[in-house]
Amino acid sequence: MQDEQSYLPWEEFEFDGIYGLLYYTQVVPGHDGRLVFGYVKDKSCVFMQGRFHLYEGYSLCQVTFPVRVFKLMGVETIIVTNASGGLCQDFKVGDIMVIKDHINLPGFAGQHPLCGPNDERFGIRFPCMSDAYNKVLRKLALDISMELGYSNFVREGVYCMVSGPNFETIAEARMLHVLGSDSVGMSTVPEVTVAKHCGLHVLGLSLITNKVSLDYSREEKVNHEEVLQISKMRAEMLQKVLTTFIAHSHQVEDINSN
Ligand SMILES: O=P(O)(O)O[C@H]1O[C@H](CO)[C@@H](O)[C@H]1O
Ligand SMILES: Nc1nc2[nH]cnc2c(=O)[nH]1
Repeated sequence: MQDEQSYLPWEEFEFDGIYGLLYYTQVVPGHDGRLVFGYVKDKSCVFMQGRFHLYEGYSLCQVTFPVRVFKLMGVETIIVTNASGGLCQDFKVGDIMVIKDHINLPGFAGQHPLCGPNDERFGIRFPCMSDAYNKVLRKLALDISMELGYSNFVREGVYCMVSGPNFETIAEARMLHVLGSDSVGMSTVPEVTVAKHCGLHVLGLSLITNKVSLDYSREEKVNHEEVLQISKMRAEMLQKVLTTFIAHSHQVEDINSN
Protein backbone atom coordinates (compact mmCIF):
# COMPACT_ATOMS: atom_id res chain seq x y z
CA MET A 1 0.00 0.00 0.00
CA GLN A 2 1.32 3.46 -0.81
CA ASP A 3 1.91 6.08 1.93
CA GLU A 4 -0.65 8.86 2.35
CA GLN A 5 1.44 11.52 0.57
CA SER A 6 1.89 9.59 -2.63
CA TYR A 7 -1.43 7.75 -2.44
CA LEU A 8 -3.40 7.61 -5.65
CA PRO A 9 -6.44 5.33 -5.89
CA TRP A 10 -5.08 3.91 -9.14
CA GLU A 11 -1.87 3.10 -10.95
CA GLU A 12 -0.87 1.78 -14.36
CA PHE A 13 0.57 -1.70 -14.67
CA GLU A 14 1.92 -4.30 -17.08
CA PHE A 15 2.13 -7.96 -16.03
CA ASP A 16 2.55 -11.11 -18.10
CA GLY A 17 0.93 -9.70 -21.22
CA ILE A 18 -1.87 -7.98 -19.32
CA TYR A 19 -1.92 -4.16 -19.45
CA GLY A 20 -4.19 -1.81 -17.60
CA LEU A 21 -5.14 0.30 -14.60
CA LEU A 22 -5.46 -0.77 -10.96
CA TYR A 23 -8.02 0.78 -8.59
CA TYR A 24 -7.75 0.14 -4.83
CA THR A 25 -10.39 -0.59 -2.15
CA GLN A 26 -10.19 -2.15 1.35
CA VAL A 27 -11.06 -5.84 1.78
CA VAL A 28 -10.15 -9.06 3.66
CA PRO A 29 -6.54 -10.53 3.66
CA GLY A 30 -5.92 -12.44 0.43
CA HIS A 31 -8.28 -10.11 -1.43
CA ASP A 32 -6.18 -7.25 -2.76
CA GLY A 33 -9.07 -4.83 -3.17
CA ARG A 34 -8.06 -3.83 -6.66
CA LEU A 35 -10.13 -3.30 -9.77
CA VAL A 36 -7.96 -4.05 -12.78
CA PHE A 37 -8.75 -2.91 -16.32
CA GLY A 38 -6.72 -4.49 -19.09
CA TYR A 39 -6.37 -6.87 -21.98
CA VAL A 40 -5.78 -10.63 -22.19
CA LYS A 41 -4.55 -11.12 -25.76
CA ASP A 42 -6.94 -8.84 -27.65
CA LYS A 43 -9.89 -9.23 -25.24
CA SER A 44 -10.68 -6.27 -23.05
CA CYS A 45 -11.34 -7.41 -19.49
CA VAL A 46 -12.02 -6.01 -16.06
CA PHE A 47 -10.84 -8.02 -13.05
CA MET A 48 -11.82 -7.75 -9.40
CA GLN A 49 -8.71 -8.66 -7.41
CA GLY A 50 -10.76 -9.38 -4.34
CA ARG A 51 -14.44 -9.11 -3.54
CA PHE A 52 -16.77 -7.92 -0.78
CA HIS A 53 -18.29 -10.48 1.59
CA LEU A 54 -21.47 -10.59 3.66
CA TYR A 55 -19.39 -11.51 6.74
CA GLU A 56 -17.42 -8.24 6.44
CA GLY A 57 -20.64 -6.36 7.12
CA TYR A 58 -21.44 -5.37 3.55
CA SER A 59 -25.05 -5.74 2.41
CA LEU A 60 -25.64 -8.13 -0.49
CA CYS A 61 -26.56 -5.06 -2.52
CA GLN A 62 -23.03 -3.71 -1.89
CA VAL A 63 -21.45 -7.14 -2.48
CA THR A 64 -23.06 -7.39 -5.91
CA PHE A 65 -22.83 -3.72 -6.93
CA PRO A 66 -19.74 -4.31 -9.12
CA VAL A 67 -21.65 -6.89 -11.18
CA ARG A 68 -24.28 -4.33 -12.14
CA VAL A 69 -21.56 -1.80 -12.93
CA PHE A 70 -19.94 -4.37 -15.22
CA LYS A 71 -23.29 -4.97 -16.92
CA LEU A 72 -23.65 -1.23 -17.55
CA MET A 73 -20.08 -1.14 -18.91
CA GLY A 74 -21.05 -3.68 -21.56
CA VAL A 75 -19.59 -6.83 -20.01
CA GLU A 76 -21.28 -9.96 -21.42
CA THR A 77 -19.55 -12.81 -19.62
CA ILE A 78 -18.42 -13.01 -16.03
CA ILE A 79 -15.95 -15.54 -14.64
CA VAL A 80 -16.18 -15.95 -10.86
CA THR A 81 -13.45 -17.66 -8.87
CA ASN A 82 -13.30 -18.56 -5.21
CA ALA A 83 -11.68 -20.73 -2.57
CA SER A 84 -13.82 -23.41 -0.99
CA GLY A 85 -13.71 -26.42 1.27
CA GLY A 86 -14.22 -29.83 -0.35
CA LEU A 87 -17.19 -31.83 0.89
CA CYS A 88 -17.15 -34.38 -1.94
CA GLN A 89 -14.96 -37.21 -0.68
CA ASP A 90 -13.36 -37.64 -4.14
CA PHE A 91 -12.00 -34.10 -4.16
CA LYS A 92 -8.39 -33.41 -3.24
CA VAL A 93 -6.82 -30.22 -1.91
CA GLY A 94 -5.68 -28.22 -4.94
CA ASP A 95 -8.44 -29.46 -7.26
CA ILE A 96 -10.32 -26.92 -9.33
CA MET A 97 -14.09 -27.39 -9.38
CA VAL A 98 -15.98 -26.03 -12.37
CA ILE A 99 -19.20 -24.92 -10.71
CA LYS A 100 -22.22 -26.70 -12.19
CA ASP A 101 -24.81 -25.33 -9.79
CA HIS A 102 -25.10 -23.74 -6.37
CA ILE A 103 -27.11 -23.78 -3.15
CA ASN A 104 -27.97 -20.32 -1.88
CA LEU A 105 -28.23 -21.06 1.83
CA PRO A 106 -28.34 -17.40 2.99
CA GLY A 107 -31.01 -16.85 0.32
CA PHE A 108 -33.22 -19.44 2.00
CA ALA A 109 -33.08 -17.27 5.13
CA GLY A 110 -33.95 -14.05 3.28
CA GLN A 111 -30.38 -12.80 2.78
CA HIS A 112 -30.76 -12.41 -0.97
CA PRO A 113 -29.31 -9.70 -3.25
CA LEU A 114 -32.54 -9.40 -5.24
CA CYS A 115 -34.80 -8.80 -2.22
CA GLY A 116 -36.56 -5.42 -2.34
CA PRO A 117 -38.12 -3.61 -5.28
CA ASN A 118 -37.06 -5.22 -8.55
CA ASP A 119 -35.06 -2.93 -10.85
CA GLU A 120 -36.61 -3.80 -14.21
CA ARG A 121 -33.69 -2.12 -16.02
CA PHE A 122 -31.58 -5.11 -15.03
CA GLY A 123 -33.94 -8.07 -15.11
CA ILE A 124 -37.25 -9.65 -14.23
CA ARG A 125 -38.78 -10.11 -10.77
CA PHE A 126 -38.59 -13.91 -10.75
CA PRO A 127 -35.45 -14.95 -12.64
CA CYS A 128 -34.74 -18.58 -13.53
CA MET A 129 -31.60 -19.92 -11.78
CA SER A 130 -31.62 -23.53 -13.00
CA ASP A 131 -29.14 -22.61 -15.76
CA ALA A 132 -27.07 -20.01 -13.87
CA TYR A 133 -23.74 -21.59 -14.87
CA ASN A 134 -23.53 -21.61 -18.66
CA LYS A 135 -23.21 -25.14 -20.06
CA VAL A 136 -21.19 -24.07 -23.12
CA LEU A 137 -18.67 -22.15 -20.99
CA ARG A 138 -18.40 -25.06 -18.56
CA LYS A 139 -17.60 -27.43 -21.41
CA LEU A 140 -14.98 -25.04 -22.81
CA ALA A 141 -13.35 -24.77 -19.36
CA LEU A 142 -13.25 -28.57 -19.03
CA ASP A 143 -11.88 -29.02 -22.58
CA ILE A 144 -9.18 -26.41 -21.98
CA SER A 145 -8.18 -28.02 -18.67
CA MET A 146 -7.82 -31.32 -20.48
CA GLU A 147 -5.72 -29.75 -23.28
CA LEU A 148 -3.46 -28.14 -20.67
CA GLY A 149 -2.95 -31.55 -19.03
CA TYR A 150 -4.85 -30.59 -15.87
CA SER A 151 -7.69 -33.11 -16.19
CA ASN A 152 -6.57 -34.93 -13.02
CA PHE A 153 -7.16 -31.77 -10.98
CA VAL A 154 -10.34 -30.48 -12.56
CA ARG A 155 -13.81 -31.57 -11.44
CA GLU A 156 -17.39 -30.41 -11.73
CA GLY A 157 -19.68 -29.90 -8.77
CA VAL A 158 -22.18 -27.98 -6.70
CA TYR A 159 -21.00 -25.03 -4.57
CA CYS A 160 -22.87 -24.10 -1.41
CA MET A 161 -22.68 -20.61 0.07
CA VAL A 162 -22.83 -20.07 3.82
CA SER A 163 -22.56 -16.61 5.33
CA GLY A 164 -19.41 -17.26 7.41
CA PRO A 165 -17.23 -16.03 8.98
CA ASN A 166 -16.79 -19.24 10.94
CA PHE A 167 -15.91 -22.45 9.16
CA GLU A 168 -18.43 -25.30 9.47
CA THR A 169 -19.09 -27.50 12.47
CA ILE A 170 -18.94 -31.18 11.63
CA ALA A 171 -22.72 -31.50 11.92
CA GLU A 172 -23.19 -28.55 9.53
CA ALA A 173 -20.70 -30.03 7.07
CA ARG A 174 -22.53 -33.36 7.14
CA MET A 175 -25.83 -31.59 6.51
CA LEU A 176 -24.43 -29.66 3.52
CA HIS A 177 -22.99 -32.87 2.10
CA VAL A 178 -26.32 -34.69 2.43
CA LEU A 179 -28.03 -31.73 0.73
CA GLY A 180 -25.89 -32.29 -2.38
CA SER A 181 -23.05 -29.77 -1.91
CA ASP A 182 -19.64 -30.77 -3.24
CA SER A 183 -17.90 -27.72 -1.79
CA VAL A 184 -18.66 -24.87 0.60
CA GLY A 185 -17.57 -21.24 0.75
CA MET A 186 -18.69 -17.78 1.84
CA SER A 187 -19.08 -15.95 -1.45
CA THR A 188 -19.89 -16.13 -5.18
CA VAL A 189 -23.59 -17.01 -5.05
CA PRO A 190 -24.80 -13.39 -4.65
CA GLU A 191 -22.62 -12.20 -7.56
CA VAL A 192 -23.76 -15.09 -9.77
CA THR A 193 -27.42 -14.53 -8.88
CA VAL A 194 -27.22 -10.85 -9.80
CA ALA A 195 -25.22 -11.66 -12.95
CA LYS A 196 -27.81 -14.20 -14.11
CA HIS A 197 -30.63 -11.78 -13.26
CA CYS A 198 -29.17 -9.17 -15.62
CA GLY A 199 -28.43 -11.65 -18.42
CA LEU A 200 -24.67 -12.14 -18.05
CA HIS A 201 -23.16 -15.48 -19.04
CA VAL A 202 -21.44 -17.05 -16.03
CA LEU A 203 -18.50 -19.39 -15.55
CA GLY A 204 -17.56 -20.31 -11.97
CA LEU A 205 -14.30 -21.92 -10.84
CA SER A 206 -13.72 -22.96 -7.25
CA LEU A 207 -10.31 -23.91 -5.88
CA ILE A 208 -10.57 -26.64 -3.23
CA THR A 209 -8.23 -25.27 -0.57
CA ASN A 210 -9.05 -27.74 2.19
CA LYS A 211 -11.03 -30.86 2.91
CA VAL A 212 -14.02 -30.19 5.16
CA SER A 213 -14.16 -32.63 8.01
CA LEU A 214 -17.22 -34.89 8.12
CA ASP A 215 -15.64 -37.07 10.76
CA TYR A 216 -15.36 -36.36 14.52
CA SER A 217 -12.13 -38.34 14.75
CA ARG A 218 -10.27 -36.13 12.22
CA GLU A 219 -7.65 -33.96 13.88
CA GLU A 220 -6.92 -31.34 11.18
CA LYS A 221 -8.49 -27.94 11.69
CA VAL A 222 -9.14 -25.60 8.75
CA ASN A 223 -7.83 -22.02 8.92
CA HIS A 224 -7.60 -19.04 6.60
CA GLU A 225 -3.78 -19.30 6.33
CA GLU A 226 -4.17 -22.76 4.78
CA VAL A 227 -6.72 -21.34 2.34
CA LEU A 228 -4.26 -18.58 1.35
CA GLN A 229 -1.35 -20.99 1.06
CA ILE A 230 -3.17 -23.41 -1.29
CA SER A 231 -4.52 -20.46 -3.31
CA LYS A 232 -0.95 -19.23 -3.78
CA MET A 233 0.23 -22.71 -4.72
CA ARG A 234 -2.41 -23.04 -7.43
CA ALA A 235 -2.42 -19.42 -8.63
CA GLU A 236 -0.29 -20.13 -11.68
CA MET A 237 -2.43 -23.06 -12.79
CA LEU A 238 -5.67 -21.10 -12.34
CA GLN A 239 -4.16 -18.16 -14.19
CA LYS A 240 -3.21 -20.45 -17.08
CA VAL A 241 -6.73 -21.92 -17.27
CA LEU A 242 -8.28 -18.45 -17.15
CA THR A 243 -6.05 -16.76 -19.70
CA THR A 244 -6.38 -19.73 -22.09
CA PHE A 245 -10.14 -19.71 -21.56
CA ILE A 246 -10.39 -15.99 -22.34
CA ALA A 247 -8.15 -16.33 -25.39
CA HIS A 248 -10.31 -19.22 -26.71
CA SER A 249 -13.67 -17.73 -25.85
CA HIS A 250 -14.23 -16.83 -29.54
CA GLN A 251 -14.60 -20.62 -30.09
CA VAL A 252 -17.94 -20.48 -28.33
CA GLU A 253 -20.30 -20.64 -31.29
CA ASP A 254 -23.66 -20.53 -29.60
CA ILE A 255 -23.35 -19.46 -26.01
CA ASN A 256 -27.14 -19.38 -25.74
CA SER A 257 -27.50 -23.10 -26.47
CA ASN A 258 -27.26 -23.46 -22.69
O1 LIG B 1 -14.90 -17.21 -1.43
P1 LIG B 1 -13.60 -16.52 -1.32
O2 LIG B 1 -13.74 -15.08 -1.06
O3 LIG B 1 -12.73 -16.85 -2.49
O4 LIG B 1 -12.79 -17.09 -0.03
C1 LIG B 1 -13.14 -18.15 0.83
O5 LIG B 1 -12.06 -18.23 1.72
C2 LIG B 1 -12.29 -17.36 2.86
C3 LIG B 1 -12.10 -18.19 4.10
O6 LIG B 1 -10.78 -18.68 4.18
C4 LIG B 1 -13.72 -16.88 2.73
O7 LIG B 1 -13.77 -15.57 2.21
C5 LIG B 1 -14.30 -17.88 1.76
O8 LIG B 1 -15.45 -17.41 1.10
N1 LIG C 1 -17.33 -22.01 4.61
C1 LIG C 1 -16.13 -22.35 4.15
N2 LIG C 1 -15.46 -21.50 3.38
C2 LIG C 1 -14.25 -21.87 2.93
N3 LIG C 1 -13.40 -21.22 2.14
C3 LIG C 1 -12.32 -22.01 1.96
N4 LIG C 1 -12.46 -23.15 2.64
C4 LIG C 1 -13.67 -23.09 3.24
C5 LIG C 1 -14.39 -23.99 4.09
O1 LIG C 1 -13.94 -25.08 4.43
N5 LIG C 1 -15.62 -23.55 4.52
